[in-house]
Amino acid sequence: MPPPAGLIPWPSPTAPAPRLTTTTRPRPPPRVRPPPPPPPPRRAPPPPPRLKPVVAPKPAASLPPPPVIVSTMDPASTCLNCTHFGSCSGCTHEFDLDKPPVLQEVTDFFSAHGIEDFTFSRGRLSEWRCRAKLAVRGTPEKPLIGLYQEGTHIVQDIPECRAHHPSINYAIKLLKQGISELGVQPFDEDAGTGELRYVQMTVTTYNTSIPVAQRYEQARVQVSLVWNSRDERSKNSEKLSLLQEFLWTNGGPRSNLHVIHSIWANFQTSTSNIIFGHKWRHIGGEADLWERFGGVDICLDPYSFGQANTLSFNSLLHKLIKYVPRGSTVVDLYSGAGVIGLAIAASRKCRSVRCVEINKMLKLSFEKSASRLPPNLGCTITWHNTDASAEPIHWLEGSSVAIVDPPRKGLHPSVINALQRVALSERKAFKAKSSLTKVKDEKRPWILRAREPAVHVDSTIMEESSGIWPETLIYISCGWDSFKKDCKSLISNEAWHLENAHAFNFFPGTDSIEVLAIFRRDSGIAQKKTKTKTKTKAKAKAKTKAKKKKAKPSKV
Ligand SMILES: C[S@@+](CC[C@H](N)C(=O)[O-])C[C@H]1O[C@@H](n2cnc3c(N)ncnc32)[C@H](O)[C@@H]1O
Repeated sequence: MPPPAGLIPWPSPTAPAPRLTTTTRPRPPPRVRPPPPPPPPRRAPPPPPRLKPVVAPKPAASLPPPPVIVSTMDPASTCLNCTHFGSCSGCTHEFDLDKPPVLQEVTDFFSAHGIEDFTFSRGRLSEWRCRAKLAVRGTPEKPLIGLYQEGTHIVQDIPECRAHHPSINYAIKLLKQGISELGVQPFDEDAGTGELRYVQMTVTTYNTSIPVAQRYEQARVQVSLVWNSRDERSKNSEKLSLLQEFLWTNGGPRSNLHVIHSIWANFQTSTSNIIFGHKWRHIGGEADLWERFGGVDICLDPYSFGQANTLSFNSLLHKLIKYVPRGSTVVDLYSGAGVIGLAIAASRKCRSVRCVEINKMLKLSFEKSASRLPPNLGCTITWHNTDASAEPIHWLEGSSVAIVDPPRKGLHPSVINALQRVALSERKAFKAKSSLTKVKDEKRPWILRAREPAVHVDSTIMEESSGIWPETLIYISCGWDSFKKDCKSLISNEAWHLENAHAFNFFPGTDSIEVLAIFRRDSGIAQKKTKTKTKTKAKAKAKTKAKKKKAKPSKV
């Protein structure tokens, strides 16, 4: 999923390797904050400040108290109709949001490749963004919360953004009010000073107490405040505590409008343009954020990769599952917290699913989601924390279906190479070579460990997997240019055949598109069958020829 345009400093979902090698694991703090420390004895050093407000602020009098957030958007309109267009870098076009400019090229591309069933899902055109990372700048009196203006580090304030879910816009309003009332200092990039650097807003529509039809409209927001300090013991953390209290008082369950699902703090002091630091603390509301994807309950921590357009992602998942043959053994490369793998496992179509993901912080999310899978699925599901590009052949072996959902830059050359070679006749030789991979040359111990699953669910005994190689390749792409390149490599030498393709309007207002492409290769059996068929056909032809010859006496 691409980051919001203009926000260059967002770390890519592919967290850089050095950050992953740290030994710090996210330890969600207790859901209930500890009681305040007992008063210190006389002359004892003062205790470090805690994330506990000294005085709980009163509900803000000036906030309008709407019982529900009412959308002003016309769902049939294909126009952006946004006052920020032109200054905000989030959207690149204003009209025909149902047809991103790149769509024509995508359609032509698949048509040229003989795809007859190509479809495009336009999805919801406004209020679709359920995850936003926004910079906080300006002054306490006039905070600016939004995206950078194109090519600059000037933050464009975007109240009432047309792409944001309305609950995000409401939470931003609340946050601004808190900043002003409490005198929170927005971050100053040049000086490295200030308190609040960024905010991440993640929507959850998971609310089983209301009818399904109302869940999207009445969604709540997990607010992650990126605080400019080392941790909760730093001297400005009292302000953070007050801001948390403000948000909870005015947006929590006892407020007029319960929009805030939870509040997290992330501590970041780096001068680099990486948004998040390593330390995360849950400081209010529910610790776990759940969402339903592909009919499965998925737990997403604030540091998990998360899809921005949850409605369109669900449409893609439903389509994807249809392409997984019954009885498959699946490998889900670039799996994130395992959303796709878990949804496929729950479809009862597979015997096994292996998820492979480089970001070790996502393990906890996977574990929590896996714990909610229905019992007796007859499927073994494992999650492996490793670099998919390091030994791709190991992951392809034993899988009849390979799913790849790489970051925007596309597949690693080693993954393409392995997929090509698996599909060609040299795979036997390749297999022999791969099993001889020199373990002792590997400098990254976590790569080796990953062969053993980090998480293993279900007790189904895995069948002997050797000799099974992917015959179906499901490619999910958020980068059109890299997809075209990868597609060309995969179908060269007829290693793979492109059979189906669908596109989804994941980012209306931008020129990005999400693609679901299905490639197949002829299995050995299929190849044999084809060969036998050809032989039989040739024999039949020869027979007919001979008969004709007999029937038609040749001229003397
Ligand atoms: C586009 S996201 C897809 C995540 C997941 N399929 C989902 O929908 O939630 C790409 C994922 O690939 C992971 N990733 C990036 N490079 C990787 C690598 N070399 N090996 C394994 N995973 C990688 C990222 O951390 C990220 O979670």
